[in-house]
Amino acid sequence: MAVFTAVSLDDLTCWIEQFSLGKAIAINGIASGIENSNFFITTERGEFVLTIFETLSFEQLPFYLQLMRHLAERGVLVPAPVANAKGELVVALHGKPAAIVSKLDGSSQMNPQPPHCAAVGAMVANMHLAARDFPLNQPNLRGLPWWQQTAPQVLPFLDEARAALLRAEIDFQQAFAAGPVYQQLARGPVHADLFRNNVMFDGERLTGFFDFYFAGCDTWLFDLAVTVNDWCTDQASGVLIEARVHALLGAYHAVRPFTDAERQSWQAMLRAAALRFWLSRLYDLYLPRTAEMLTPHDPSHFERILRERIATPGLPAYGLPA
Ligand SMILES: Nc1ncnc2c1ncn2[C@@H]1O[C@H](COP(=O)(O)OP(=O)(O)O)[C@@H](O)[C@H]1O
Ligand SMILES: N[C@@H](CCOP(=O)(O)O)C(=O)O
Repeated sequence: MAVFTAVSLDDLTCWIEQFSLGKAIAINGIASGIENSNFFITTERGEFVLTIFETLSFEQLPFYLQLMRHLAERGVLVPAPVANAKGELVVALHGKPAAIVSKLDGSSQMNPQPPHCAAVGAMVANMHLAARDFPLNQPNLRGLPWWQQTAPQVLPFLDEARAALLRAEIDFQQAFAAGPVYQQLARGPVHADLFRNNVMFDGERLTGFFDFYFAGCDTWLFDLAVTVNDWCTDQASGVLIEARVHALLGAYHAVRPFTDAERQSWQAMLRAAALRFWLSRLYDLYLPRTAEMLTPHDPSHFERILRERIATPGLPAYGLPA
């Protein structure tokens, strides 16, 4: 993660007294990630992750932290939030909201094979089902309204070919979201950013999903499309890797079968998921925030994926299981 807000061991020493975690021993900024300021912290009680939220407000944060708690209580492998002595999960640090969660074991699998994809597909299905009775409601803040609001801000930076693609895809997605099939899609709390770097593995054993700070209520299919676009894509060409897609979707389907509306929507949703990250990467590149240790993500990767998903309509091999 980039570090936008610096925290010293001295800062941490006072602040951490409100948690039952013992004395602070060490704090190290985490360089990967782009949204929040993250630190590995060591206390007398073990290792944890401290996040300072750079854009999310105190009002928005209970959704994410309570969702993680809700999922953890139902057996989904996610970090457990740590409450302070008053039972609060979100506490101010340097004037910004901050939270501590447990540190997951394992490491990211950046070259996943079908067994990793299958483990992810099954855990996503379990997560969707486990979140059905989650009582809080917050929209996906990177959904269609955000795309409509953000596209005009990045359009001036794009050449004509890219600008035309962006305009056309926003129009396509508006029509898709307004159509009758879209309205039939199952919805609920979704992770919405389940990239390889947000999942931990120990060998082929999945040890957890983390980074829920783009979560929100949206279609389950959108969550899967985001996941497939990252886990199952050849990084050089943007083409989907059939064996990975089948493993991921097959494992999801075995836990929670797909509906006809979802089969009909799959290609449009892969496009929606590609658009969402093309747009956010364009925004972060052209309208960056000040940060230490920030490495912007390459927008052209998702432009390539979007063009590829548009050009490869409904290949049965890439579709959802029957
Ligand atoms: N609960 C956790 N357990 C273990 N490592 C974590 C945890 N949360 C974050 N990390 C580490 O911190 C890095 C950045 O976190 P991430 O949430 O992706 O940042 P950002 O919110 O900026 O995208 C991850 O790649 C991972 O290595
Ligand atoms: N996954 C997104 C950006 C969010 O970064 P993350 O480190 O929180 O996953 C992207 O790749 O653009």
